[in-house]
Amino acid sequence: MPKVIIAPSVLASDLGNLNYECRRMIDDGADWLHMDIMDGHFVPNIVMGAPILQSVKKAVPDIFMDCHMMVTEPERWVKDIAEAGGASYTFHLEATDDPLDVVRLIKATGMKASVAINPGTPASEISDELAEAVDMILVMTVWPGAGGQSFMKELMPKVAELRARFPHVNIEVDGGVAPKTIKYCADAGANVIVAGTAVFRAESPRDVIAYLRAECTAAQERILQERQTLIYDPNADVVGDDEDQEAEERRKEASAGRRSGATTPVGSTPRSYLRHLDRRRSSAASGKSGKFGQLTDLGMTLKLV
Ligand SMILES: O=C(CO)[C@H](O)[C@H](O)COP(=O)(O)O
Repeated sequence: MPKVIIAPSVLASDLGNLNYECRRMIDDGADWLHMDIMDGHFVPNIVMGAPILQSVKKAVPDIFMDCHMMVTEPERWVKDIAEAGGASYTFHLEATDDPLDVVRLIKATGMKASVAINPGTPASEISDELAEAVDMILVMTVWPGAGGQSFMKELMPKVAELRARFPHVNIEVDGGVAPKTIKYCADAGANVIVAGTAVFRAESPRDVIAYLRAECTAAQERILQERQTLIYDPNADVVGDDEDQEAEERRKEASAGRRSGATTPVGSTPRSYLRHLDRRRSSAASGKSGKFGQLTDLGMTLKLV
């Protein structure tokens, strides 16, 4: 599974001392700094642009700036952000009709390319072709535009679904992620963790960063130990384990909790996502439901190895 990366979101920092705040986070163990760029159109707020990033890069040369572009014209800012020292450029799928073209523009500058989806956008909107073209997929766990919002646990099935489909792509979560909510993200398979308020406002950011990393690392070890690494195999049959108590509970939770953009049950892990597919396949085969047909129509088969 991809490496665990902790990226404090500077939105919660003391923006008047941004250089110092970024240095402080790197010294406390952060891998990346998550830079929120808002244009006042895609989201109702305006927060920083390329000149500020350039100033940070000059003062903190070893920084990896993970630039989250909450903007309506993502292609417009690619060159400026690259010249300012941006290392990764995340655009919103909702902001473009041609995501592959935006990826091409980003990659031409040498930056890593990443695509974000809002809470209302299903994971199925990320095509295989797009996922193969990007370095990372960002699943927003709040509506973008402001820090300090409540984590939307009901969106974890999207993370599990994407992790099941793309075992080797970085999957980032952003919004309300904190020591209290990290387990949901880690169990679903997220490996790039953005946290603003929980880290910058902590008494010990170092401890919080270490905790978030430890939780993700432990979840990844669990997933590997339980042979939950998911391999996409176009020739394989779907293989699922017997139903167990956990799966039953997840199904009950799911029937009570399907919400905006969630396409699979609440509480999903990559493993339970595959079980979910398997159940849908069995139902379809027995004539109880035609839903799985949509997946077979796409030629999708998945197996646990
Ligand atoms: O993209 C964002 C908001 O649009 C922020 O990065 C996000 O909300 C992080 O802040 P917090 O951890 O305080 O919720």
